[in-house]
Amino acid sequence: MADIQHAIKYFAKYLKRYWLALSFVAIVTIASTYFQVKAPVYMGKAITELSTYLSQYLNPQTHAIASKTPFYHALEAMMIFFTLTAATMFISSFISSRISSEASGRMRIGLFAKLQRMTIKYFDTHQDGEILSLFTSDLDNIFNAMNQAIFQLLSQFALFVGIIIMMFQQNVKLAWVTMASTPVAIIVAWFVISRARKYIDTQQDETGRMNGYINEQINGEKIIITQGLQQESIANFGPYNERVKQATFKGQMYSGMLFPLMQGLSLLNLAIVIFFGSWLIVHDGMDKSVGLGLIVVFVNYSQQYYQPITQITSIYNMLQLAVTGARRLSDVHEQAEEVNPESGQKLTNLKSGVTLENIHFGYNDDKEILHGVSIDVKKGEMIALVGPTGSGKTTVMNLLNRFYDVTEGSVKFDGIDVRQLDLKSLRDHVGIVLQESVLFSGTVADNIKFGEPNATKEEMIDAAKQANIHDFIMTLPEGYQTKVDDENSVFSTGQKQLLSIARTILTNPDFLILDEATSNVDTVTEAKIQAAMDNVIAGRTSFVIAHRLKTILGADKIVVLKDGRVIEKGSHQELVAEGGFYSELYHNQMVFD
Ligand SMILES: Nc1ncnc2c1ncn2[C@@H]1O[C@H](COP(=O)(O)OP(=O)(O)OP(=O)(O)O)[C@@H](O)[C@H]1O
Repeated sequence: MADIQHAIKYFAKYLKRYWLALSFVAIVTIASTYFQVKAPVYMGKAITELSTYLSQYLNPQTHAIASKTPFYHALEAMMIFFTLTAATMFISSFISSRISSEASGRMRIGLFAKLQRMTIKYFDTHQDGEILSLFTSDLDNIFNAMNQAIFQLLSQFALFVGIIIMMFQQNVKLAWVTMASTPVAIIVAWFVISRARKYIDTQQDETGRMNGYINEQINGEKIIITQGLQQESIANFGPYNERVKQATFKGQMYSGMLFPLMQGLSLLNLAIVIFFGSWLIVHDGMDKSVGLGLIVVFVNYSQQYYQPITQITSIYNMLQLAVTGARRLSDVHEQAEEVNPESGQKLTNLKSGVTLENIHFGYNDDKEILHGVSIDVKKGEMIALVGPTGSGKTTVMNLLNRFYDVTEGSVKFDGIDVRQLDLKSLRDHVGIVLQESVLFSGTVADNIKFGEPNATKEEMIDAAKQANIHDFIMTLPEGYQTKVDDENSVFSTGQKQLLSIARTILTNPDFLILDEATSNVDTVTEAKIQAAMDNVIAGRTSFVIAHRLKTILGADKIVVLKDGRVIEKGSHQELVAEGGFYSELYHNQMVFD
């Protein structure tokens, strides 16, 4: 029920601007239904007139007055009504397709824009595939429902009511006969559809599990190959595939049963209607011509009568998928957004520095990660943050750029709390080089100029040179115009980071955060990264998360973090002389290096 409320609110939000067009569709649909249910009346009339004409024509006494004109009139009216039915159906289907593609386009933009306003927490707690499926399966389901199901629901319901009214207008007894089998039809349709739905749900679940397995195996392909586990991987895939196959077969079997079953019931109904109609002519003293016409009318109605029942039950599934999709999308729209203070202070240039004052923070309420961390970064200084894995280094970085808000304490730029700073001006002055560098689809040049699209070619090349990646780019067949994306990259991990450093250099940030990624690269690239980092750091206030201690020997201050607490602070020499945790860490690393 809550799902339906969410879905209604969501649809109302996006469809209300089309109320005029939607009202027009409703009116045209009702008109179309009227033409559709009225046409058989003229068909019956044509038969009655034809029958009257034939009996007059074949009777010598009335032969002279026999006229085909009334028959032709009825035929004309029937053709007009059929044509009007087709024309109005086309108009309403055209307009509703237009509305649904416009509305789903707006929904797509709304969702994309919402994601851009979302907090990092949302992306940290949701998988890429899950987010992507909002755009693919959920929006597709909503579009299908708007395009077909909602229009169908309206037109089929109107048709159902229209046929019943017309049948009672034409002949009450035959109307009751035609409708007598309705409960059987509804029960049969409902039974078949609910069985089909059950297996279609199972099929979706099983497909989800199978995809999860495929995803995991593809991600772990290198390990599978190195361990020679390909056969085991195939063998384990078998049961997943088998379950999908079984559920697909059963789902398709039941949904495939619906139409033949309803067709059978409709034919049975037809036979009953014809039988009872002829009984009325013989036993109820009905005029033969009128009776024949009436039988034709009811043959038509009884054929049409089952159509809404079949259609409405079969689109139920489509509607349910759309309701679930709308609920999932409205959940996304209800998620918290990044809080940008109204008339927040603008950061112009960093004047004194950045401070972290007694920071407490946890990603969840039940677990605190940082317990009172204080760090002072003076303008122009390079501060290095070191510590064992899981000690909270990345977490500190997340707070510096206001990806998350602290629970207690404050992060200040020039003495101003980041929560009072205009977010854009904060981010404009902070440059980040992440451990994992991302390439966007486009050329190498597009990637370097990503944060500064108006930079000149010279500025771009200068940034690439400072980042030690220019020479490599020049070896590519199309140089800076080489096409890349994250999947199809000509760059190694280390080179990607160099490119990312070039991108940051070009934005010329006041304050730099570097999450060092030297752990997985060869020594030549490591040296290049080191030189590039030295270039980007020069003359800037910077904060480096270091994994390799030899990269931070020249830091103005090294802060050692352990279990979310600062345990040591000082220059390299001071810390080594202290003989504490850092000193031990340093000597251990030197042994391995
Ligand atoms: N998005 C998150 N949600 C919940 N907990 C998180 C999240 N990110 C990190 N943590 C937890 O916070 C703690 C500190 O993690 P953090 O990534 O800051 O450590 P780190 O010092 O950067 O580690 P590493 O050197 O391995 O990168 C860890 O216990 C981790 O499990």
